[in-house]
Amino acid sequence: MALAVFGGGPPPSAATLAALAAGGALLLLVARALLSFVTGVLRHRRIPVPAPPESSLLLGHAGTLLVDTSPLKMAKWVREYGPIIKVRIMNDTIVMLTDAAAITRLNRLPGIYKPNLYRAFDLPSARNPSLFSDAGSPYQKDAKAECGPTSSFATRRSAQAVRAAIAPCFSVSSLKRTFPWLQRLCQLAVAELAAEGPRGPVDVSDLAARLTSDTIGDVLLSKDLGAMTPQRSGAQEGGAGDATDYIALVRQLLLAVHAKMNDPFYSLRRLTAKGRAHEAAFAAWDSVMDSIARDVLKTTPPEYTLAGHLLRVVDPTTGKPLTLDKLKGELSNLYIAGFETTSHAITWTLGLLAAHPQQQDALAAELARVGLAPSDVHPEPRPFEWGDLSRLPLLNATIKESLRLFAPAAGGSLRALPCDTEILGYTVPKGTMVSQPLFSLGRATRNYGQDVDEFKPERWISGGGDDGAAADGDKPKAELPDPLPFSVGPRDCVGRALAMLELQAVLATLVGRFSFALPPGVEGEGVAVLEAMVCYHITLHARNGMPLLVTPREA
Ligand code: HEM
Repeated sequence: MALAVFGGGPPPSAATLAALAAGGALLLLVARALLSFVTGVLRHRRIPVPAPPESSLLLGHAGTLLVDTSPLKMAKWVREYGPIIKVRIMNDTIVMLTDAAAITRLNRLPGIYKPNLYRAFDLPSARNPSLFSDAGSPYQKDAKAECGPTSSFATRRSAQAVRAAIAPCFSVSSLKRTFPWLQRLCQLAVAELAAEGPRGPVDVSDLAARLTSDTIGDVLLSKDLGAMTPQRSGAQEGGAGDATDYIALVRQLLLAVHAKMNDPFYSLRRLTAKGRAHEAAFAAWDSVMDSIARDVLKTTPPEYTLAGHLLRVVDPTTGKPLTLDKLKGELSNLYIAGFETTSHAITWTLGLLAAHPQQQDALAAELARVGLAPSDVHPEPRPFEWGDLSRLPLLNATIKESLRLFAPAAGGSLRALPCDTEILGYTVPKGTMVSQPLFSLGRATRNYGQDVDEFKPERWISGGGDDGAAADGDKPKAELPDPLPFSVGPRDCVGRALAMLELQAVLATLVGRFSFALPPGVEGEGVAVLEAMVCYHITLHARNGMPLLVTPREA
């Protein structure tokens, strides 16, 4: 054979043959990459949806989208090009949808599924997808009927089993069980801020992260992770570890997940120092979760906790309890999803109130009326009670407005289409990824009017009756679409009720006791001050924390 190829000369050495084989394989790889790039670009061109200009032929829109301020850029595109646009990252097209009604319809479509990109969240050792990354949809059978039989509908029912199992943890009765713990954490936060005294700015993002981490510690494991009381941390009690370390590790991890999900050269970058740091973040978190999962299997947390519910799940694909790897993946996602976004929501809201003293005064007045802020009648504010949840319309409007302006899950949901689908008058082909960037949705003038970039909680409070004009906005309240910070549909945020409870309790307690102000030297005013801090790595956070001046309120 070798003679036939090389003519009459001596047979080639093994090294030459190996080099030829390697060269051939490389050529094949390059040809495949080129082919998938060309088909990707052609597919992109055929999708009949408006597109902003690409920054390069090779990368498409990647150059613009992969920077950590991308939500701001995306919001501008949405204003310019409308509620449905397409972008390209090399050979992948993503359709961006920011119309709340269209998103609501789409996320409930039979067979709509989560694309593979979510697997970037999975731990290296947790080989099975978790609730967060599993493509499964409860409507898969219907989708087969609608789109015709297709092999792409792997029936992944374990996500549904996990979701159904943990959902009761967010019911009213379960939240009432957690509530005294949350009240205690709020009081610890008050004591901590009061003890700070007039020593200059306090980073409220750090406080918010520790408080929400200790809340999910209770809901997940019934453990005090000790971030609000480091001297009694779980690590010292032989418990789940030190939550302040977890918070730092999760920050590194989300940077890595962001890169894995968005950077087309992630695999190559593993060879660089930055890439190695990302891989190290995955490995470090994996090892933390491994010991927590083993601890859960050994000690069996109470039935009412998320971990307790997970232990009782029977995986429908195996008929057995979740494996250690799967348990690890679920615990990891529930911990991260359970504290990260909520802590950013608290932080952005305090920042917005600091940048808007008038709105902060109005909120403090509402809190004072019910005894949650000092007044002549109640010089010493009382703790936040369960009954307050329905008593504070301005607080609820403030939270809604903050989640609209600074959606913590700024990139929103990603879904893939099971069939060719009509969206806002365009036929988008089967398999296309549809992203729902929630930051852009909240900032679209089409949705919220010309004052969209202003912080106006009162826009959510009608002038008279529910269909009346928004108190001070340029669009009637009845026309304002829901900002969807928790997404929508069967794979929306399962922990929404817990997040809302934390936001209400923490913000009412802190704003009732303290006034918050921007520190001297901060330039600009209003929402723009906070936009300058935007940093997006999977979640939207303030780049260098949120240092605010904190002063105790007086009657
Ligand atoms: C302000 C706080 C929060 C925000 C803005 C938020 C937002 C979201 C969004 C937008 C999604 C959908 C993601 C997607 O479709 O790709 C989601 C999913 C999820 N969230 Fe939250 N979340 C918050 C708090 C929480 C809390 C407290 C938990 C409690 C554990 C939680 C657990 C989850 C889980 C497990 C999922 C995946 C659900 C599934 O795939 O079926 N989240 N969240």
